[in-house]
Amino acid sequence: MPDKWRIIVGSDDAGLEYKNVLRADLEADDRVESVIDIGVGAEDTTPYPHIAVTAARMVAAGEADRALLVCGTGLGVAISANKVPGIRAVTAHDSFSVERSVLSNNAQILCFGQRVVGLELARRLASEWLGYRFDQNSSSAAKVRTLLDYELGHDQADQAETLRQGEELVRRSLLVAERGPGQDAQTDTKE
Ligand SMILES: O=C[C@H](O)[C@H](O)COP(=O)(O)O
Repeated sequence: MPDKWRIIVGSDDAGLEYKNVLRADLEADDRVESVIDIGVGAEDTTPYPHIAVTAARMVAAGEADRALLVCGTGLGVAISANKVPGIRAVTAHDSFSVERSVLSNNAQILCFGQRVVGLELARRLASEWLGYRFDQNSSSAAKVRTLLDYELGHDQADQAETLRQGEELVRRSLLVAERGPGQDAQTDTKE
């Protein structure tokens, strides 16, 4: 767990103003080690998925601890960032959701909508966000691990085993139907 945060900021043109203000706030914050601005800059109309996926890949690769992304609604950047394996990105415009995004969900990426939330509230939420750290010993940790299991496809192995057991039951029931009750279907495999 880092003492100080390494943070990426990014936005599309619809979030540029907030991104620049938030970047300056983060750079001035003692809890922040470094801020990387991945754009957009002025006159840049790069679509939000490129910015969000770039940021998410950098976080997933360990090049930063967190990312703060801004678009018009905060939705597009979150949807995009969540395409990157291992990333949990949320849109949150209230204090409790920002807190729980870290303490419940261990989300590494927070997204704001410049057309949705006031600038001063966004600044306050970003500051609060820096104060939260996920507790791996909390009751929420197992739920986040379950989320990761789904992402890794572990549930597919469970489904395969369930299907195998179901097929075995059907096979036995067919043998019982064929031979009549009282016959041990297991003996069929030994014959
Ligand atoms: O989620 C998308 C963002 O709000 C983006 O900034 C604006 O996208 P749009 O131009 O497709 O509405």
